[in-house]
Amino acid sequence: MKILVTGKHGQLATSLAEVADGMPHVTLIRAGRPELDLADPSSIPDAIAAAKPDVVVSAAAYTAVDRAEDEQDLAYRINVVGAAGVAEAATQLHLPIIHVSTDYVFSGDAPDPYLEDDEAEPRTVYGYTKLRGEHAVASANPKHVILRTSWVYSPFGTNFVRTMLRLAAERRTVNVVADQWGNPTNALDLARAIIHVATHSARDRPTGVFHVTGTGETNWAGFARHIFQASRAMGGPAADVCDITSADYKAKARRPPNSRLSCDKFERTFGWRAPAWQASTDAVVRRIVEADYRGFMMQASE
Ligand SMILES: NC(=O)C1=CN([C@@H]2O[C@H](COP(=O)(O)OP(=O)(O)OC[C@H]3O[C@@H](n4cnc5c(N)ncnc54)[C@H](OP(=O)(O)O)[C@@H]3O)[C@@H](O)[C@H]2O)C=CC1
Ligand SMILES: Cc1cn([C@H]2C[C@H](O)[C@@H](COP(=O)(O)OP(=O)(O)O[C@H]3O[C@@H](C)C(=O)[C@@H](O)[C@H]3O)O2)c(=O)[nH]c1=O
Ligand SMILES: [Mg+2]
Repeated sequence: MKILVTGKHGQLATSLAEVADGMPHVTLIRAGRPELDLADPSSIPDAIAAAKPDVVVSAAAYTAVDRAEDEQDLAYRINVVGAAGVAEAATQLHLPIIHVSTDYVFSGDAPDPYLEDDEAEPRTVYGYTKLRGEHAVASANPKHVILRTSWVYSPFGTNFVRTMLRLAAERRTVNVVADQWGNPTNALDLARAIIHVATHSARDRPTGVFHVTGTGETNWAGFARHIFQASRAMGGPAADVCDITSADYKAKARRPPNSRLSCDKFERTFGWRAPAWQASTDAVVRRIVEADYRGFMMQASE
């Protein structure tokens, strides 16, 4: 099975490459800039056709949530027009598409974990463009699986876990919002879920929208505390967490207070569930500490 993923160095593209590397029956091809540029849809069809994949995973996106508020046109071109271009190119080649979307399509004002059919009401440019991207992908390609995920972290790229460890190496206390709740998701777990879907028998592969995240919930402050607890136990950097509110943090884009996604439909349909978020966080913290904070580990053992 040959899987093409859009994007080269993103968290998810990198995680897919690592997971596929350990699977003899799966070959992963990363297609990204300059050959495939979502901001230049004319580049998309040839880049996909040249790889001759069996399935297309649409992972590349404009993901800078605050910056998107000032770069609406670019976010729209990448997350809507670009995503549509990938889905259309796949359709032309009779290929199914697995498209990745976000919890930020919801307002976060509902009290319970969101179900796939709950009304999406994005409050940010990023969330709005991702929702329009979902619609564009679904109408361009009947063989679509749209996977909404959330709070993605990994040993790679820019993410909350790496940011927290960097801050802890510089200071004693970190202020973190405690009024946004969600499901942290290890990109390596998400990569395993995507390959599970991709390798599902093509004849009866379900279509539609599904939620797939790490198992269990927390808020960002609780997530930070867990990261530091794990890191401290490994001799890595740790800080005290001071709970703050979203209003104190003063971000440009308003995040959903409730980002929690129910993954029951995905589990029922595909028979797959992610590990508990705490165990996955520990595994990722260990990799980051061993790769980037060896000095800390040595100081701790002196
Ligand atoms: N990060 C998160 O917390 C969450 C992410 N998601 C969704 O998951 C998917 C993967 O996210 P993640 O891996 O974390 O994102 P990253 O920000 O780590 O990576 C973004 C990827 O998109 C690629 N990209 C951006 N612009 C273009 C462009 N014009 N043409 C081609 N490729 C482009 C980047 O390319 P390059 O390799 O060249 O840098 C990179 O590979 C996205 O669709 C995102 O919306 C959903 C929920 C949470
Ligand atoms: C760095 C930092 C962040 N925060 C807050 C800001 C924010 O509310 C929360 C998480 O910070 P981030 O910058 O990771 O947030 P953000 O970029 O909004 O993360 C989102 O990215 C997109 C792509 C998604 O699709 C979402 O699922 C979600 O993961 O923590 C603090 O309170 N203190 C800090 O020191
Ligand atoms: Mg392989």
